Formats: sequence, C-alpha cells, structure tokens
Amino acid sequence: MTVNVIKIGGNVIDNEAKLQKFIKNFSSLKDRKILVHGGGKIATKIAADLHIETKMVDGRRITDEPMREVVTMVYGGKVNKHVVSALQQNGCNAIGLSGADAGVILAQKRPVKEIDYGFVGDIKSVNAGFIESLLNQNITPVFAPLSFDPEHGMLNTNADTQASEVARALSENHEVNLIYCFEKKGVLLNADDDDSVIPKLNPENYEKYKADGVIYAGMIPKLDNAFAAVAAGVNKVIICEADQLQLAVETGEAGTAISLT
Ligand SMILES: Nc1ncnc2c1ncn2[C@@H]1O[C@H](COP(=O)(O)OP(=O)(O)O)[C@@H](O)[C@H]1O
Ligand SMILES: CC(=O)N[C@@H](CCC(=O)OP(=O)(O)O)C(=O)O
Repeated sequence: MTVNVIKIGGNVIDNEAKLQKFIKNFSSLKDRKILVHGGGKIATKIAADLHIETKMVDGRRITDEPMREVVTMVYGGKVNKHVVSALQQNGCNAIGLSGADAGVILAQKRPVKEIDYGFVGDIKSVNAGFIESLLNQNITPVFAPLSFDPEHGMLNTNADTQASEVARALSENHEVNLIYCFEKKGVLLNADDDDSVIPKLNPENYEKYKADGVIYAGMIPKLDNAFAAVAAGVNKVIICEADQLQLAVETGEAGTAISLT
C-alpha cells in the first residue's frame, strides 16, 4: 500500500481558514498518510513577543538556548497540538510526535563551521518500523520539525528536510509519495503569478532557474530536499498548493512534479 508523506508550510498553518480546509482534505485521504508541519512564521512571531531576536542563515534558524525553548513550545506544543486536535475533530486518528518521542528521529547537532547554528539537528536515522507500527493501527503520525540528539537533547530541524527524511526511510519498504503543500500553485516562473506554474522540474532546468533568479529563498532548500528524496527512491515528489492535495495524491497532476530526467 502507498504511503503519502505530506508537508504543510508555515504560511498555511498561520491562516486558520486555509489550515482548516487543508485538515479536512488531508483527513479524507484514503491511503496511509503522515503529516509533517512547519511553523517557522509563528515561531518568529512568538519569539518577538518574548523579545527574542530571530536570526536566519540560508533559510535555517540560528537556535540558541532561548530560541530552542521557543521552537520546542511552538512546534512541539502550540502548532502540533492544534493540528492534531483539528485532525481528530475531522475523524483522523492523529498522534503528535517530535523526534524525541520513542526516539523516532535521531539527529546530530550541526557541527560548528563558519556558522554556529546552535541547537539545529542534521537527521541521522528515522525509525521506519515504529512509524509503520502506527500506520498499521490506522494512526496518523504528525511530526513537528524537532529531532533528537541523545547528547544534546531536542534539536530544531527544517520541516522540509524532516519530511524528505521520513519519506526516504519509508521508501525502503513502501511506495511513497512526498507532497510539499504551501500557499502557491507550485514552483512558479514568476513567484507573484499563480498562472505561471512550472509543471516539471529536473536537475537541469532547476539549475538554470536558480541561476536566473526565478527560484530563490525558501524554495531552494525545499527543492534540494525534494531532489534528494527522488534520488533516494521516493516514487513521486510534488510541490503544490495546499488546496490541490487531493488532486496531487490521486492523479499526480497538480503543481510541480520533481524528477531526475
Ligand atoms: N519560483 C518560485 N515559485 C514559488 N515560490 C517561490 C519561488 N521562488 C521563491 N519562492 C518563495 O519560496 C517560498 C516558499 O518557501 P518557504 O517559505 O520555505 O515554504 P513553506 O511555507 O512551505 O515553509 C514562497 O512563499 C516564495 O516566496
Ligand atoms: C532549522 C530550522 O530552520 N528549522 C525551521 C523549522 C520550522 C520550519 O521549517 O517551518 P516552515 O516549514 O514553516 O518554514 C525553523 O525554525 O524555521
């Protein structure tokens, strides 16, 4: 049976109407499914309320000790529990997890090189067997973007990377679709024009669009994660609007498809 790994980004989570619509669509998917959520925007807002400054380098949050407390509260608490309870209200038997829960996503604190990212984790292993045991009981795992290092404790991990790594781990024994849902119709030729979707990206046109400045900012790490998943054997990788989730799962004809050719 196919497993759908779906990632939902911070701009949708931060919009209650969009989020509720997405939750309803996600809940109605028939195949086994896993949700990975972001929430970077909300973490930045709550950090500011607490007078904690946000610093990002290459789309990654510098996570010192006060910021680690913020992201643990926001991703592991506020966002994860809000999403899980909304799923339960829609009849989806969800369970919220960080990487520390059952040690399901183990990571290593990123080594300090030119930049000290602080408590940011690079994923080392995902316990696919544990995830499968939940899926086999008809339970839907909902992952916060938090991983776990036995030496350093809870670590902050980019949600796109978390989704890619979960999909890769499951693809060893299953057919896996990885769908990145966000607020735009797909990867666009002009980021402000929803009618300019690029239907298919391969490494060649990706490099060209990057060099031309068509693809920039948060879309670059998202696509790097998407290509890494395809290269590792994930069957279908799609980047689409949250509203197009069902279409993407059922037909693959939505947003931008990522392929190696
Ligand atoms: N060619 C492109 N098409 C669509 N979005 C793009 C493109 N290039 C850059 N972006 C930017 O990437 C953002 C998505 O990345 P990010 O904010 O990290 O996603 P998420 O909301 O899933 O976390 C979009 O909101 C947009 O501003
Ligand atoms: C290390 C790192 O940068 N982690 C991310 C995790 C949240 C995230 O990825 O959220 P979106 O998907 O909404 O962007 C962060 O703290 O912003």
